[in-house]
Amino acid sequence: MSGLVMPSGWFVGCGNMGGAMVAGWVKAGVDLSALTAISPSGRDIPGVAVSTDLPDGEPEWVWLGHKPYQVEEVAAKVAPRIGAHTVILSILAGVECASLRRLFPEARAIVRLMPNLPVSDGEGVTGLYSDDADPALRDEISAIVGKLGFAPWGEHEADLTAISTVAGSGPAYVARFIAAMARQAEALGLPAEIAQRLALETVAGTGVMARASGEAMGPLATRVASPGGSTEAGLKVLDGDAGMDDLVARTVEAARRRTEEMAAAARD
Ligand SMILES: NC(=O)C1=CN([C@@H]2O[C@H](COP(=O)(O)OP(=O)(O)OC[C@H]3O[C@@H](n4cnc5c(N)ncnc54)[C@H](O)[C@@H]3O)[C@@H](O)[C@H]2O)C=CC1
Ligand SMILES: O=C(O)[C@@H]1CCC=N1
Repeated sequence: MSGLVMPSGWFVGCGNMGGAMVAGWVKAGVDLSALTAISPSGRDIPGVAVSTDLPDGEPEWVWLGHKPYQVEEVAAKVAPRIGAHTVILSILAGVECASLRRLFPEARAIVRLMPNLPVSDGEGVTGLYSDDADPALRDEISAIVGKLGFAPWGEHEADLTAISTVAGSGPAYVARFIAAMARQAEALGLPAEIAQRLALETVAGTGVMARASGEAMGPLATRVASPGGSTEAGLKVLDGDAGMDDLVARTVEAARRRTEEMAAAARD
């Protein structure tokens, strides 16, 4: 055990993302004995008690991990059960503090989190933001969420959109990049299994190396690309018109627009 104890409460909607957070806490040795996952299916979630209904008693922390469009329906059930000591911690993409405050007027504080899936292995990124959490509560949340990886507090709520569209969505983008690399390795004649493994290990190894050294990405790429060599020829394509920067900019902008639409839907 890490000695860290999760405050008593509920994780309402504990699917892909909530389940990944629970898995990360279990691996980190956080005591989850006071947490209950509320799941309509009642399906087992390793490491945490599961209930199909809200348990008795007033929760200290309520995590919202269902889909953003379900927030009104969930709030109608949850809000009457919380008290002035209850903290709402929402991972719902786009749904703003003001919308959550409207739905949970009694809550002690409203905290937004934007995690990503590698939290399941303590290797995640979780953006944090609150208008009204006091310093002691922020420290408590940082300690618990910090067990899942890098967990910076945003200064402005808009920072969460940046974190969501880059880091929250990021594992999906990186998965596409790895798959594309693997397809090309296969096209050049390698067996599929080897092609997939080498693409994955290349991305994972580059991340591990860069994190350990702290080296910036420009110099790192330069160390790979011998002048006049094959990598340089490849980088000219990635760095050219409609190359990597343009593709990533259009990808992130599409995610940002959709986040804004989800925010607007929850404001109504
Ligand atoms: N999947 C990801 O990588 C990320 C997801 N998020 C956010 O996490 C939230 C959940 O996304 P996922 O886990 O991917 O979806 P999911 O569909 O895997 O999980 C949602 C869970 O909510 C449960 N649920 C549905 N209706 C419910 C209700 N009325 N009461 C209680 N539980 C209910 C479902 O049974 C399911 O287990 C979303 O709001 C999303 O914006 C945020 C960052 C990353
Ligand atoms: O796709 C979504 O809406 C959420 C936000 C970041 C990752 N998944």
